[in-house]
Amino acid sequence: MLRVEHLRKVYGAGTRRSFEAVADLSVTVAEREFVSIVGPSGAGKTTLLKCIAGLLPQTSGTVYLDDEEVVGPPEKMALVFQDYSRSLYPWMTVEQNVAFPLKRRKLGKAALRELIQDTLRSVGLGDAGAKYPWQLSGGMQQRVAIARALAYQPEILLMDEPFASVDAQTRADLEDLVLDLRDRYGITILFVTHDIDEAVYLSDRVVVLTPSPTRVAEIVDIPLPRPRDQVETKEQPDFAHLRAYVWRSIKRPEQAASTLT
Ligand SMILES: Nc1ncnc2c1ncn2[C@@H]1O[C@H](COP(=O)(O)OP(=O)(O)OP(=O)(O)O)[C@@H](O)[C@H]1O
Repeated sequence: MLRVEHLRKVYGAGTRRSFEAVADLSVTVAEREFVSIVGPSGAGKTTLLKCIAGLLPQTSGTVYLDDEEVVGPPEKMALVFQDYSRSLYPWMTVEQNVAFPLKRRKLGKAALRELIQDTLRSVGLGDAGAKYPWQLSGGMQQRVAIARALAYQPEILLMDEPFASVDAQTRADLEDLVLDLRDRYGITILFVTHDIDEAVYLSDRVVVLTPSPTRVAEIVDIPLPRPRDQVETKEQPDFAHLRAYVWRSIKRPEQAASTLT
């Protein structure tokens, strides 16, 4: 379980140019839960995710992963960012990219090969291991980034706008891929997105953030049945209702509360 308690982040704290990005934010994510974070542009979503990932020191507050305080990038956590072109190493093949974070794991050669092959197959790239990232489409490169995170066998996956740079069809395919992988590997996912439809479609709960300095405006339960389907789920009146509710909660938080029945 992930617990964020009273997290506050001030950039340049103690200087004249200090800027409070995260005010006082607490949230928990249960094991195997899919939680999305949405909020106005510039609210502080990426800042929050980086603090949770142990990549950026918070000013105050604490992050716990399975009751252990996060003070640097935890072993049990993997990350996928929006910019796959910068997160993959162009001089390495797909296989080498996926293998890179596993170096410290000290797996035998055969076990490593098998893990890489299995993971690439699970994202539909079983034949692409010898290719270089620049020989692949954007959607395929993002699949490699997902495979690399999965091969690491994380308990929790943090994803920051992972599908923002791909076309709509590829995005839908990748959303379904992530849902499928979550079920198969039993991973907990914390997912930052600008896209309200995406947040509602994927999540068990959606955390709506206020404008900067951010805090939690509201947490919305998404009780839509699973497995979800891009057409059937989005056709349901409950889906439309929830997406409108989350939209209002971001734009006009004071009006949202009166519309959820
Ligand atoms: N290194 C930094 N130094 C100072 N201020 C920063 C720094 N990084 C981000 N900020 C500021 O903190 C605020 C939150 O930024 P952040 O990128 O976390 O927001 P976001 O919600 O992820 O944005 P977006 O919706 O545009 O992706 C913004 O006002 C931003 O300008």
